Amino acid sequence: MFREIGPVSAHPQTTWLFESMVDAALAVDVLSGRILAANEQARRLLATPDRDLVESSIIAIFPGQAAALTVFTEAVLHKGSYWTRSLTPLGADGAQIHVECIGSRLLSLPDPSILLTFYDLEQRHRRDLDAQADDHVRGGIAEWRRTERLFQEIERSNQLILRAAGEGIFGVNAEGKTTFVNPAAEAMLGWETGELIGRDMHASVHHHRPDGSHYPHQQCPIYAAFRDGAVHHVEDEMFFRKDGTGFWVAYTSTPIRDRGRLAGAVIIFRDISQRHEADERLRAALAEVDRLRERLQRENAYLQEEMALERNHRGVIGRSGAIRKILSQVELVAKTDAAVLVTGESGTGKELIASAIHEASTRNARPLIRVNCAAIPRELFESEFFGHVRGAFTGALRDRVGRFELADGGTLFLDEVGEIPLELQGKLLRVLQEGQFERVGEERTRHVDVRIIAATNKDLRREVREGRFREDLYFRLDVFPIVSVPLRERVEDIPLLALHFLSGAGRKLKVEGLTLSEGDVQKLCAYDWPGNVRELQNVIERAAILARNGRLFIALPEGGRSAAASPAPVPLSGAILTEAGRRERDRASILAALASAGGRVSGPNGAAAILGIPATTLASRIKTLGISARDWTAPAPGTAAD
Ligand SMILES: Nc1ncnc2c1ncn2[C@@H]1O[C@H](COP(=O)(O)OP(=O)(O)OP(=O)(O)O)[C@@H](O)[C@H]1O
Repeated sequence: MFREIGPVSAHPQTTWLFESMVDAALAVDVLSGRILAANEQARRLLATPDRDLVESSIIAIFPGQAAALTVFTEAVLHKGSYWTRSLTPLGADGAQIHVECIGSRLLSLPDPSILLTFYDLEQRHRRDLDAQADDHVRGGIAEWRRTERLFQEIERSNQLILRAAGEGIFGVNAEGKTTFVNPAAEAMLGWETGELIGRDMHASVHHHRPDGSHYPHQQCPIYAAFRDGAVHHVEDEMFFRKDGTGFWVAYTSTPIRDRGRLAGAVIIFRDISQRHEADERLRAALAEVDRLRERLQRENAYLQEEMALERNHRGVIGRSGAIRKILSQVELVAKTDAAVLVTGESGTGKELIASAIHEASTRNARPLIRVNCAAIPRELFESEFFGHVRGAFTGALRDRVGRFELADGGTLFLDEVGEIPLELQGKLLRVLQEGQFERVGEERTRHVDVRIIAATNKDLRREVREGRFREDLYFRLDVFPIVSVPLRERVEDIPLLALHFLSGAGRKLKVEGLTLSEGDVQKLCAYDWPGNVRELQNVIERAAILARNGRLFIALPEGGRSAAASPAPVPLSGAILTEAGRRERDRASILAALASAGGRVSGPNGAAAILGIPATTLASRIKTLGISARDWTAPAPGTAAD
């Protein structure tokens, strides 16, 4: 088959038909393999400048495919027509062409011959794609137009509402593109309607979350409305204006259906920035209230604790080392009947200590009688202490019971004991030694069982040395000495004392809810207090009187503590001290301690104990600072600073 062939002419009647075929076609003589005719399409598809199709061999078009071509031709002759995609002719550009090759037997010719038609598969594929694209474009535009019409209808029929609504309203189609925007939305978003129409709504106004993280549109509840068909209501998200600033919104995204198909959504939103801010403020206020409540609870617990402490300490407030020491001394001595001598500056709590001892003693069911020795006229001392009978002296119109008798079974507190006239001190000594006395103007000796607590702000040793106080009486009284510590040496007690005085002031003034702020406490602690606790009490009482809405008005006396309040000021404020200043302060403090301890350095009531340092340390400081006994006072024999 396909032997060499000579030239033939095309059949003249079929030429026009053959030429006007859409696909490339060749007429081939099967026996010679000669191409008898080729139409215009075939020439375009297969001819090359140096290859004339007609009269050339078909094998030249299918190089290397002779066997396949023979099989195919046999099939065409046998079946009348046949097709294959396995033959790939050589195209005009020299490349193999993917074609569908259809063969049909040509009965009109004398020799067995076939018509080969080639469908260019690649071209067909391109046409398919174009056709699909055309369909898509035609359908898409129609779809878009319908959706557009739908949203235009919504916009038109609701024009009045859209214009009047305070809420922002806009529509999006199923691709998330904005379809209409009402004036309120324009105003809130800062975008013109024209700028938004057709733009991706999410990317324009909803691109970030309030925390600044990117908001992918797959997660956007607005778009979810036309994906799941549900109404989405969101309370606390942000929309962004054209200038990039964000504002809090609450919005509802409602899906729009067109003939059952989800066509988009209408979004109605409100600017809730103000509400959000108010909520935030409320939240912050509530958190503050919680914080304050917790603090109050803590303070209350603290106050309860302090009040318990106060009860245990029988009215002596404080947790400083000095107060703790005093309280342990009180507990210790209260169990005995020993005479106690309380020394210390005025207003440092000497009477309080006396009353604490009495309260803690077994005598507490009997009275604590106080005698202020400084307030009794000299001539009335005896009568005041021991009583008198009617007519004992001018003006003694009836019998009078003396303080010793009143205190029988209880405690007699001799305040300002250093003021007792020398001539009476012997009689006092007698009653202390023997428990016996006589009323003025009476012979009868009376017996009493009285515990004596004396107090003084004088240096009794000096009084003794200078002959103003009997030494034997002094030793009688000073069985158990307690030193009351000035306020300046126990700054840490100031907050508790202030609270204590404040609650007292509140009760007195019948005012409730007076509170001490942290700032008040800091102010009070920073002040350079003198020794007298009454000054603190006065400041607090004044502050309570001037208080407004429970807030105190703390007015501290100007110029710090008065120089008269203490012989040896010890600065406690946090001021910067020079080295010289520090030495001066140390010196003053040691002198004060020595004065208060009557020159004793060591021992429980010695200056070292008052200062809270070892006696050896104090001794070495005294030496370094060149302090001599003369600097604070002339020392009593045997008790001088060592
Ligand atoms: N540790 C304390 N706790 C509670 N209140 C105190 C304390 N120290 C002093 N005060 C108060 O200070 C005021 C003076 O105290 P007190 O009268 O006891 O001092 P004093 O040394 O006896 O004074 P004076 O030498 O003037 O007689 C009182 O109101 C007292 O309650």
